[in-house]
Amino acid sequence: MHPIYLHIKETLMPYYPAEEASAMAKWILADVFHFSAIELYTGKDTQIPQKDREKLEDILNRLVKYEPLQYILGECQFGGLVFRVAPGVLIPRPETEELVDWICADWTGSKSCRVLDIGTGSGCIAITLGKRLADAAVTSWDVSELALQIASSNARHNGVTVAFDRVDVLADGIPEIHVDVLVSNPPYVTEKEREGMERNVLDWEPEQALFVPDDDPLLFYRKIARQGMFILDKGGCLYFEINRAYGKETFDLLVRLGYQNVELRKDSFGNNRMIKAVKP
Ligand SMILES: C[S@@+](CC[C@H](N)C(=O)[O-])C[C@H]1O[C@@H](n2cnc3c(N)ncnc32)[C@H](O)[C@@H]1O
Repeated sequence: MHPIYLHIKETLMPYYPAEEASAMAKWILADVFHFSAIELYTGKDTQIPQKDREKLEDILNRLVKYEPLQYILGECQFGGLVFRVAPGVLIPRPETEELVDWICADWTGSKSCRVLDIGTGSGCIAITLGKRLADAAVTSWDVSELALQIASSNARHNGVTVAFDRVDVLADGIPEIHVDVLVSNPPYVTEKEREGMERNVLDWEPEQALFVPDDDPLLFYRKIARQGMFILDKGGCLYFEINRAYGKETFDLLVRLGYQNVELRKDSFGNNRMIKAVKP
């Protein structure tokens, strides 16, 4: 292996599991310094210019403080698109791509599709749906002004039109809107789940995007699903990413509120991760 790969991996090993340190080393060399696979694996002792060395040391200094690599690089991939991310906005997760795939499988080919994404963050769900569903009219809400700014810039960079609005979904009097698809990946981590979380999430990602009180883990689901009964047209669908520990509770909630054909799905890691329900 290339000596710089080994240097990165060794620097990160005291802070991250070996597999993650190795993945980050490859990611940095490929994305930042444009190493080809051959350069990486043959270990040809090519020097990198001094300014690149300084850049690499800066990246490593930030990584050992557990800053996520996506924040350091300022971007990440989601659904085949590139999204700008920064502290204050959640880094899109691969599980969420699976939720988007589900929606696309259901709605591709439908004549027109009005979509509302609640808690848009980087805009990853809304923008990917806007890109993949021809003629979709997409609206996105978030309570965070910073998230909305970043999501708007992501929509522009990806050439997708999305109507963004600052809305607190927990407050009374949300704007009137009617859609076919209501999607949300709301905050769902309980306070008691903090203990098992990595420092790069806890120290860097926005609390407002992550946490709900221990005594009300379904706070956002209840509120959004209730509003969904007014927002969704007959036959419209509600899609949620969920906390894997509350699959049954979320399922029961949606049935109780009067939704039909409620379907819980696992993600590719085998965890209950998403749910769909139809407005009767
Ligand atoms: C788990 S993040 C999801 C972000 C993005 N949709 C994704 O999947 O990566 C939850 C988002 O909900 C937003 N949020 C939190 N409380 C909210 C509220 N009361 N009203 C609207 N959005 C809220 C946060 O700012 C955050 O962007």
